Amino acid sequence: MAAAHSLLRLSAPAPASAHPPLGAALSLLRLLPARRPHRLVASCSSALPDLAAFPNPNGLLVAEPAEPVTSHVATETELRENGPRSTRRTKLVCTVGPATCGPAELEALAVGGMNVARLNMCHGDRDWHRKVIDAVRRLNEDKGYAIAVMMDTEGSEIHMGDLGGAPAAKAEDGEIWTFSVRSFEAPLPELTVHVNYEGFAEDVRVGDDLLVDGGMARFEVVEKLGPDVKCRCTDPGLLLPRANLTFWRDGSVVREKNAMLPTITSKDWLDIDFGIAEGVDFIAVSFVKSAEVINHLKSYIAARSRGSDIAVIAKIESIDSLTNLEEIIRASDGAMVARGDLGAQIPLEQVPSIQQKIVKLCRQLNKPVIVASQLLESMIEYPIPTRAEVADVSEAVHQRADALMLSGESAMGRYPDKALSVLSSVSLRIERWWREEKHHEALELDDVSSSFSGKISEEICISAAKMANKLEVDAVFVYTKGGHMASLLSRCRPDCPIFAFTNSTSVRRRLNLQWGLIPFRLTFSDDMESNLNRTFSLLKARGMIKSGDLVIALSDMLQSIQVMNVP
Ligand SMILES: Nc1ncnc2c1ncn2[C@@H]1O[C@H](COP(=O)(O)OP(=O)(O)OP(=O)(O)O)[C@@H](O)[C@H]1O
Ligand SMILES: CC(=O)C(=O)O
Ligand SMILES: [K+]
Ligand SMILES: [Mg+2]
Repeated sequence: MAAAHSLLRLSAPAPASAHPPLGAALSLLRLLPARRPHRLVASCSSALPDLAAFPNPNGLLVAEPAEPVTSHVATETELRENGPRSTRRTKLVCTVGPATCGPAELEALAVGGMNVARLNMCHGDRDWHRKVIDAVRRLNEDKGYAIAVMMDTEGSEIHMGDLGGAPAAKAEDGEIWTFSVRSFEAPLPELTVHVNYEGFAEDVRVGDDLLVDGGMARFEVVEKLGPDVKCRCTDPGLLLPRANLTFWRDGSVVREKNAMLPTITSKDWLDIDFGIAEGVDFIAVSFVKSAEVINHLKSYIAARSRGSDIAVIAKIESIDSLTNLEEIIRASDGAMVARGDLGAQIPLEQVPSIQQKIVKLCRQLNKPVIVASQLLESMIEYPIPTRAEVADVSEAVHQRADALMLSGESAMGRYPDKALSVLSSVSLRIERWWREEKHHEALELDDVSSSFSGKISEEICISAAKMANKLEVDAVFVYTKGGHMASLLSRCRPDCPIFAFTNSTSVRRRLNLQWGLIPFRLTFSDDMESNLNRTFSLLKARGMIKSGDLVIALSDMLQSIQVMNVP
């Protein structure tokens, strides 16, 4: 029986030593790739603004050369794979687009702390996406990063066509535009847009409001003529290619036959095959409406890609998903609060409370959650964010979301690196504030596990997190084969870094999305003593821990907790 193996061992701990900021800074600097010193200085000071208070006589932070690792080749390979780390707990997802798809731009995002690169299959062809995936993999292999790749499906909500190649069209107040399900040869007739959804002309009624991109432009339906719907512009604005369309009646979005649109289209299935073949780490499913589609995709992936383990993330952005929220999240490996489309399907003022509810529910159910869209929207054009944007980012960090996501800011904005550095520095600042105020008392967490041994793991993690906070330990070490124990620990949001060791490269990359985890791939044995000694010397060699540090170690093989000082 599993309980027989449970073990609580407390070796007499020395008082926990506080991290001197400079020591922490130098430790972090040692982790960065040694080959690009000038770049590192800049990125480090932006990622850790508080460290800038400790300049050398030249006014710059200087990284000490990495300590040589005295171990055999396999360990060195593992070390290279493990890459540079920061102690930021909140993870960062960047959408890659034309502004960031080049190797140098991608590397700048990696240096800036990107944990996951997101590819939006609404844009670009497969060749383009393949090149980006290759470039990310090269960064991981050559430079020691552990960036995961997330593919985001297109889905099939109603949207406009591509404007016959025009970059945008301006709709003026009072103009009568034709929204038509007919296809046109380019150039389109004047004041005409194509709509992708066949049932559109049947579903709308005269008097409905038609919103482009959630209200960037607004029309009123004035007449229906077969496949054509005539609309008067009531809020002038810019129409962008493939802009999303919603129609509203009596204050709510209308879901008629379009509620039957497939969540995963035939094009999405081809993209998913492509994602499986390319070995992406996450597939984010757009406009999820029910748990069934998630289960269906998960069994498809399991049948297609034996061995490799792609996580399925449910994007919560459809009004239909809100009625099945818990079921959807339970079926998924994580969720995204996709506020862009969500805000076009429900009144905007409802988005913040729904965000909070989803973040909390995900934590209850032990699923990672990403808060996405418009976090720093103004930085698409400007080098600094608005104060309101900073407050929004702070709120998401405060809610203890696992990850924050950049969209247009990194895909096509003018300041992708600056936007990423704002996410990073705001996260660090809010997390520190939280620590100083000792806000880390645990949320009352309900059981997630149904099995007895699962419950034991859960209790071990809750106890370990409590001890970590009370004893102010320097780090928690968790040895976990499938990653589950690491995620249970992350769920408790303990007040210290969590070093997670797993045998599997794909588990390691997946853990990258979860709050506070610093995942390593390491071939470990059932002998905890030897695992501990190996990982201690590994991390000491990289300056991530030092002799005397107080740490807690957990293992899902022994289901044990140990408290000790690093020798
Ligand atoms: N691969 C790409 N190629 C060209 N442009 C891109 C690409 N990816 C993103 N973009 C641009 O960045 C903008 C924002 O990107 P993002 O992918 O986050 O869009 P979104 O509309 O928020 O997401 P979704 O389509 O999933 O709702 C897009 O509207 C598009 O203009
Ligand atoms: C990210 C996304 O799909 C949205 O916010 O709509
Ligand atoms: K998408
Ligand atoms: Mg969306």
